[in-house]
Amino acid sequence: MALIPVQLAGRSYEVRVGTGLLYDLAVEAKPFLRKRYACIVADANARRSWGETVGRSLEAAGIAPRWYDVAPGEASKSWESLAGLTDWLLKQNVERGDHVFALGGGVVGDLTGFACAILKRGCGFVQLPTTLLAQVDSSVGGKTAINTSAGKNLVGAFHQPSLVLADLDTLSTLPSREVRAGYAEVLKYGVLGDNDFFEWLEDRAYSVLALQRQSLEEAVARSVRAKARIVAEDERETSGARALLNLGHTFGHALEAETGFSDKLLHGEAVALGMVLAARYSARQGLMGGEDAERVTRAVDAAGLPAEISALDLCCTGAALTAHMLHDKKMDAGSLPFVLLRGIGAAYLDGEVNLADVAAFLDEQLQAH
Ligand SMILES: NC(=O)c1ccc[n+]([C@@H]2O[C@H](COP(=O)([O-])OP(=O)(O)OC[C@H]3O[C@@H](n4cnc5c(N)ncnc54)[C@H](O)[C@@H]3O)[C@@H](O)[C@H]2O)c1
Ligand SMILES: O=C(O)C(=O)C[C@@H](O)[C@H](O)[C@H](O)COP(=O)(O)O
Ligand SMILES: [Zn+2]
Repeated sequence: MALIPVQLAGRSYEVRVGTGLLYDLAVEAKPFLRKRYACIVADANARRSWGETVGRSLEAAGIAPRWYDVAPGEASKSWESLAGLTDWLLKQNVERGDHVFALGGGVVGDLTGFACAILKRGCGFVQLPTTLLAQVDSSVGGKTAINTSAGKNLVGAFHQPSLVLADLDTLSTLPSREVRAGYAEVLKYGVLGDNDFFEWLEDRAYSVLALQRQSLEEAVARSVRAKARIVAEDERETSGARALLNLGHTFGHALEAETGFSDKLLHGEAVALGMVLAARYSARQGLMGGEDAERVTRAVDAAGLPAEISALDLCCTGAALTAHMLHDKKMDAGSLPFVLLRGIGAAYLDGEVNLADVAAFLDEQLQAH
């Protein structure tokens, strides 16, 4: 098992990456189980596969699980779901010193984390991520949010979990499309700041995607270490360091908005395509060689992730996509900094990008191939 600390003044916590963690939940999370019952907010699919394991562990320790099911899918990151969940948590008499458990992917983690940030002005929560994406990214770092009609993650809070248990066993029931989507955020850590990790992934994409135990554990642990380091340096995204985790997301969130936050394009798929676009735009600006952009494209394509925007059959213009970007949380005094690349492993935040030029680039990409 890998034990990875997220070091934050007064609020440090541990991310445990390994197997059998849900089986031993009552032991692993003992300090956060102080009542005879525990509230578990669960993605309905995650509960179907892993609810019994969780329930048995708690019951054996004399703790009754109280379940709240969340409908699978991005639509659950909504005001309606937030209202339903907070009402339910209040009915369970959750106190500030209690911990709520979030079992599922990024949707349940983001929703539950936000509910816990505002419940009685803040109660504790523990992340039990059951998707690859949630294990390598969303369960760590304390960004919580819901979507609004204006766009992605626009209402939320920074609220750190007290513990993250990334049980690799849970990935055995995850559909392969979701494994690939999670892999996009793994690849992101290599592209943004770690050329060695990128090369390691070029060699091992197949075994990670096949969930081969050793490669999987190494990929998850290296990803979490990368994220923990950045979050410790810039928890609230104020210095520019954390903004690098947004690589591919300015394009990706616009694509998610354009496809209606639907199954047509999962978050990880949008990020994969967004990374390709960021790499190609960087090459077009002369920031890095075209061959590096090609390597990013090949790594995305080899993982079975979308690498061509033209293949999405979007009926929109580049300007329509850049219009979505005006809601990006990185907007600063009317301009939008972009995460661009000076090479693989060398991302930086560029405040000089011209949105009209990005729109023209996107028009080229929409028509290419
Ligand atoms: N807070 C952050 O830092 C952060 C980081 C990255 C992504 N996100 C957010 O995370 C969300 C995407 O998360 P996701 O990719 O985990 O999607 P998700 O939560 O929608 O889960 C993906 C699918 O897998 C199913 N599922 C979950 N666990 C399962 C299991 N073990 N077995 C079988 N099925 C299972 C779910 O029902 C769902 O259909 C997006 O909303 C994104 O914005 C947040
Ligand atoms: O943790 C971060 O910081 C990230 O940017 C991680 C991203 O993968 C994640 O999708 C995040 O929610 C996007 O951040 P946002 O601030 O653009 O909503
Ligand atoms: Zn993301």
